Amino acid sequence: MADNAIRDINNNYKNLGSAVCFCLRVSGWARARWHRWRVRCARDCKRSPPPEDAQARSAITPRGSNARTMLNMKLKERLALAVSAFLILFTLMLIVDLQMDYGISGHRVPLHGRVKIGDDSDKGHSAYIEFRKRFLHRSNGSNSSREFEQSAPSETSGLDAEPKTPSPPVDRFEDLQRILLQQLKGKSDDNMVVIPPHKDLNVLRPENPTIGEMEDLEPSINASNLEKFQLKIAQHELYEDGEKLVEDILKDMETSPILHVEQKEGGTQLKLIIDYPNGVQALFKPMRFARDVQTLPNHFYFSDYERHNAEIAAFHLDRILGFRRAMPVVGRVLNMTTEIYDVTEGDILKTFFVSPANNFCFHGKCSYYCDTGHAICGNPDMLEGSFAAFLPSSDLAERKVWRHPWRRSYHKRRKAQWELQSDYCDTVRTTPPYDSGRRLLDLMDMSIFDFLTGNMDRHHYETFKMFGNETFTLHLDQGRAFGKALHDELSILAPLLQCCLVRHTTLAVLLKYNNGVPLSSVLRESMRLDPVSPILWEPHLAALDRRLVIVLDAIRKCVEKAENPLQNELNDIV
Ligand SMILES: Nc1ncnc2c1ncn2[C@@H]1O[C@H](COP(=O)(O)OP(=O)(O)OP(=O)(O)O)[C@@H](O)[C@H]1O
Ligand SMILES: [Mn+2]
Repeated sequence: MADNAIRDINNNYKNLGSAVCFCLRVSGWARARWHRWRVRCARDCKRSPPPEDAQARSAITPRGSNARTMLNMKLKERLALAVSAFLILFTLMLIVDLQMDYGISGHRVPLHGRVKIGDDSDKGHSAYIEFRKRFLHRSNGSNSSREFEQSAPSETSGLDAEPKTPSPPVDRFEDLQRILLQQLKGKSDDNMVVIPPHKDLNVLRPENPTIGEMEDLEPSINASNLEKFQLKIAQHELYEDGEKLVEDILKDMETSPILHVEQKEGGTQLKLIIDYPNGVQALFKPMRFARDVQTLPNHFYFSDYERHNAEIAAFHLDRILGFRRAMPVVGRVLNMTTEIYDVTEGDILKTFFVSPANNFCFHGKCSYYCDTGHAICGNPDMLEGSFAAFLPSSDLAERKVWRHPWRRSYHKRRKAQWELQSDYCDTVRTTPPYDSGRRLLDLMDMSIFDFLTGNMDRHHYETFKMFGNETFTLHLDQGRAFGKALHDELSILAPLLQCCLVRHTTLAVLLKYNNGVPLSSVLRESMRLDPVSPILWEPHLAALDRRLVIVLDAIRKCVEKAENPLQNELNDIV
């Protein structure tokens, strides 16, 4: 997916490349003209015949000769030279601009400014700015993550962190609970922030056909569990609450023999397609390092490694939040010799080697981290990874890829539009398919989901074409989630904070975990039976409970703003 992002960046450079080529061609043309002129001039130039000792003198006084040459040039040639010089200079300025963001080609962005969402001059219109200020102000004092930060070593600290029973919630968000209660009684229907169930297509589901029904297909007698699962994928969710096939698929991917392995084309980091008997397939992401290794401090979201355990944890989280928009994922340990090397072929085989520590390694071929220095190594030849159940093939159910409106810039110095424009949501919510139906609410869910997991890598999202626009957004690719347990990346919540919109049902689930059995405990329990459990480093689980409160706080802020816009405008100004 990041491929597209990187392709966008590459395109910028390609455009620049063509500009440079154009300049070079123009200056090449001017040079050719210049050369032809010199030849002609040497032959029959009447206006200023060269003196006999011209050659000798030109070596001694090049400046004088140049000046004379310039005088001798026709107006057309001089013009051509000037134009090519200008084009070269302009190209150089463009290069500097792209590299340094001096602002010639677009917005002027401070070179080393702090990341700021929305313009400050737009006071009173952006819940985001205000919330962020408040949040930062408070976190200076007693943010629980700070204590962790001090007590936890920066990179690795083993998996010895004990599960902690979180203290009962300080804030039960009774104001938000009241809104939900009112809506269940048919009141508070016109709430600007919380969308009641009877206005939510994900709840109403006037139609909810499955892929099997749309394609008029029934699973055959000896169909695999995955095939049955795929035919049951519906317009509004991947699988029903309590669907037994999910457990069956997880078991199959964990225990079935691996028949064949090949590297998946596309994508930035190495992934393998695993073939099991009966046509079942899975997408494999390898383990690169221990659970408690955090995103390197100097790595951007787009150069972070993918984490196999993030894929597993995100599937469980998506399920317990009631979204059911992520394919089932399970962990498994492979024997690299018999379950990868022996059952693959092609170029990937040439990338296998034995490391100095006598571990079996390979790096495959891809655009990021596929070299000896970033190889994937077994221990000594056992390799852990995540196995995601394969989506239906495009023959059965084609997918549409959408550019995420709140996509990041994927550039180390540039900002995206949503980071510069505080009323960005007004633009999005008036643009199809975000102007009606469920889509914008789905992006709000995704923003909450990604904020909880710390996933900043949401550049595109996908839907099933056959269901049109009124269908759920798939939660695909969580490889870059769970990278920083001690940091809460508020900008991931920008969609929610800029639109101030949330489903009643989503808010209800968040409140349930805030006021009842904590999210961390439910997730830990859900992941307990995975073959490579424990899946998450404890501080990541603690982060979920902490971030949940931040989301609820953000929703509260939105409600307050919507209920009392005038008062809030005054507060902003004071
Ligand atoms: N479970 C799956 N089954 C089939 N195809 C999948 C599955 N998950 C993802 N894909 C497809 O594979 C592509 C790459 O997957 P994914 O985004 O997880 O890998 P990635 O290496 O993180 O990609 P990128 O680096 O481009 O973000 C996706 O665009 C998606 O279309
Ligand atoms: Mn990715």
